[in-house]
Formats: sequence, C-alpha cells, structure tokens
Amino acid sequence: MPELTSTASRALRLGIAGPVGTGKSSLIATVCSALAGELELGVITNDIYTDEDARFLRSAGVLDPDRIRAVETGACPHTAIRDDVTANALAADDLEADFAPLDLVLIESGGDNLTATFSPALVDAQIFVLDVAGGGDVARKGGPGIGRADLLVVNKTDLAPYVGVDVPQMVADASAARDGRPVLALSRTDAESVEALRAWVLDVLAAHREGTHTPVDPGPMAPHSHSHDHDHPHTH
Ligand SMILES: Nc1nc2c(ncn2[C@@H]2O[C@H](COP(=O)(O)OP(=O)(O)OP(=O)(O)O)[C@@H](O)[C@H]2O)c(=O)[nH]1
Repeated sequence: MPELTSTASRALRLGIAGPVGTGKSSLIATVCSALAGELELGVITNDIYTDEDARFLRSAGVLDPDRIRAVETGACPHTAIRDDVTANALAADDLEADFAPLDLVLIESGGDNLTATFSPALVDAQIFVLDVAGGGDVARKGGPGIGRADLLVVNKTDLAPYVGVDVPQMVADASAARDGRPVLALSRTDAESVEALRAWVLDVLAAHREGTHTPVDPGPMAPHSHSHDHDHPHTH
C-alpha cells in the first residue's frame, strides 16, 4: 500500500468545484498563468469518462503538459472527490513525487451537481465557482459549497450586463449566505479581480506552510440521482 504524503510537508492541495460550465478549468488556467512564474504547480482534473478538461488545460499552454493529470471517475464524479478519494490522492502524490518539490496542486471536480464538495481528506482548501450566467438567485439558494467553501467565486462578471445580473447584489446575497466567508467577483478579463484571486491563493499557501490553516469540511452534498448513467441510473 503506497504511503500518503504527510500534510505538513506537502504542497497545498486546492479543490475547485462548482456546476458544469461555470469556468472551473478557465479559473485553473488563470491561476496557473498568474503563479507559474513564482510557484511550482500541478493540476489534476476529474471527468466522468474522458480527459477533456486535462486536454483543454494542456492546450491552454499555461503549464508543462506533464504536470496536468486526468482522473477518470466513472459514473459518480463527486464520489472520487468526496467518498473514496484514493485515485485523486494517489494522482496528487504521483505529481508531487515526479516534480518535487511542488508548492500547489489544483484539483478540479467533475462538477455535475450544484452541491458537490471535496473531502478535507483530499484538499486543504476549496473554491466553489458560480457564474453570473447561472442567474443572480443561485447564490441565495445556498448548499454546502456555496455556504462553506473557503472561497466562493462569482465568475464571468464581464457577462453581467448581457444576462441582467446585478453583481454587487449577487455578491451581497452570497456573503449573507456565507456568514462573512470571502466572496470574489471574478472575470478573466478583469486584471484587478485576477490579482485578488492570486493574492487569496498566496495567503492560503502561506498559512498552510506556517501550519495555521485548518481544512474545513463544507459538508456532504445533497441527495441526488444520476440519469446520465443510462446503464445504472441511481439515487444516493
Ligand atoms: N465571458 C467569460 N467567459 C468565461 C470566463 N471564464 C470562463 N468562461 C467561458 O465559460 C465556458 C466554460 O468554461 P470552463 O472553464 O470550460 O468551465 P468548467 O466549469 O470547467 O466546465 P466543465 O468542466 O464542463 O464543468 C467556456 O466557454 C469559457 O471560455 C470569463 O471570465 N468570462
């Protein structure tokens, strides 16, 4: 049985979760562009049956393609980040062994559900990503990731005028749902917001290294069913 790396000595493991299409892969590309000059980075993607997200990130040219690994999760992508994290933990350990010493490993969830969260056994901190195109109301509806992820990102703010969303109101609603935990309005086209994301990541990394950062469990996802798995439709 391979020995898992101790949390004290290893890279910060940062999970990125959120519904399909909210911009998780793009956010990872943005973080890599912003930090690749100063940190040693690795990326793990989770897809149901493909390595599509890993291929997108490799083609983005923001990181050595060998530092981007794909975990194919099968029918329940949230299981691999929450219930049995072995495949992801081993992929992170492999990346760290191959490119030692790494500072930061970003892990993208498969993201088929509004309430998917990472286990604190896999990641030290997690970002939950919403976008303005999903509507201003979604932040108010809550859920474990929206309520208790270490950072909530309201993404694609450049699209707000086109979808009729009031970004300050959406951020205020999200902040209220989070009891003051941080909320960041982000667009990859807004340099100031990208700088704020970079600063947040560096703050968490500094706390991780000092041993003052405590991983938090946002809580389990809501009961749900999988209709996309035609051979084995199921609820859990
Ligand atoms: N306008 C705008 N579009 C964005 C931004 N970030 C991402 N997108 C676009 O949103 C779409 C989805 O982005 P992805 O990064 O693939 O989203 P994802 O959450 O990784 O998607 P899945 O992996 O399918 O769950 C793509 O067309 C991106 O180009 C942004 O800041 N502004």
